[in-house]
Amino acid sequence: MDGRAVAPAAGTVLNALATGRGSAFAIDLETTATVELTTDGEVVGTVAERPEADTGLIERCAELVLEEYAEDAGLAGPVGARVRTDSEIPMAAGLKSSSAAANATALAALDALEITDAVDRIDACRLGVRAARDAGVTATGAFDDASASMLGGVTVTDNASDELLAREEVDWEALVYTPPEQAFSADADVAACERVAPLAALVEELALEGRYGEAMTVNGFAFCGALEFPTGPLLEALPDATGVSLSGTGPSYVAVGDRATLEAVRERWADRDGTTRLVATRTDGTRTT
Ligand SMILES: Nc1ncnc2c1ncn2[C@@H]1O[C@H](COP(=O)(O)OP(=O)(O)O)[C@@H](O)[C@H]1O
Ligand SMILES: O=C(O)C1=C[C@@H](OP(=O)(O)O)[C@@H](O)[C@H](O)C1
Repeated sequence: MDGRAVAPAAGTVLNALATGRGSAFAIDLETTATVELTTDGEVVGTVAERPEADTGLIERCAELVLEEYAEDAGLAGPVGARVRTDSEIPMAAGLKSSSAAANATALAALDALEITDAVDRIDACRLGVRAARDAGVTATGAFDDASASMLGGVTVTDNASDELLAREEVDWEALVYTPPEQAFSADADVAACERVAPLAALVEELALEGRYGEAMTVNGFAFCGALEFPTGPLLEALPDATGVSLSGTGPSYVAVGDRATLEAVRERWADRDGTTRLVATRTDGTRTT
């Protein structure tokens, strides 16, 4: 019994590290997970082409799915799994590779159990968030990023209660700049982020009014300040981009707007070390394949 699912990456509107409330939108870069059930009771993960990658998150995620649902699916005796991810999302770059890996694994495991339709996608998403907390790869649980990747569109969430406050389908183009470094969320300076809480509260207000572009830009300046990332990429996108921000805890930046504007920004960002990609936003989220 094999299962397979694909989950998209996401960009940030509001980083949740200041107040616990966050907002993100799905973009068209993907992680695929395959889950093969076994009878040895062991869960073993691998990440394609990244033998050094930490497999704790996807293993915990598959374990939680089996603990929660294997019996309901009619499986008795020890059940194990071989989990494999294959990803085009750079890891620890602020583009939510962890949320995509957890969502794809959760849905692939449910697919292997043949019970995808019996479980709400938002519950599968919460299970991935639990796995992320257990694996220690997150500061707040990152339900904002996970919900955007699971449901598609832009979501606003309370990560303290894993509650979805708003979801809307947006149809933007997004430009993503990823410098060559990595920044693991678990290592982010949460205390520094908490100092910009008044600005994060303003970003939340703007996002809940549907003013996502302005929300992103305020978020960008606030969190570049708190996390000491350069504001140059933000300024190079302004004033023409609809919104531009540091994505997550960095080091990537994401701008949204019309294609002509983003192509001009792309030329400016191309002078920097790293990669720039023009991608579509996604409204469909995680799906089995
Ligand atoms: N394709 C993947 N397969 C398995 N685990 C992954 C994958 N991508 C990310 N992860 C997990 O997520 C961690 C990175 O999470 P994080 O620092 O939050 O970065 P990001 O912003 O990309 O989500 C990795 O150390 C690993 O545990
Ligand atoms: O670990 C977390 O709780 C979070 C990490 C950040 O994202 P990245 O994982 O992309 O850095 C942030 O934007 C998000 O709101 C919450």
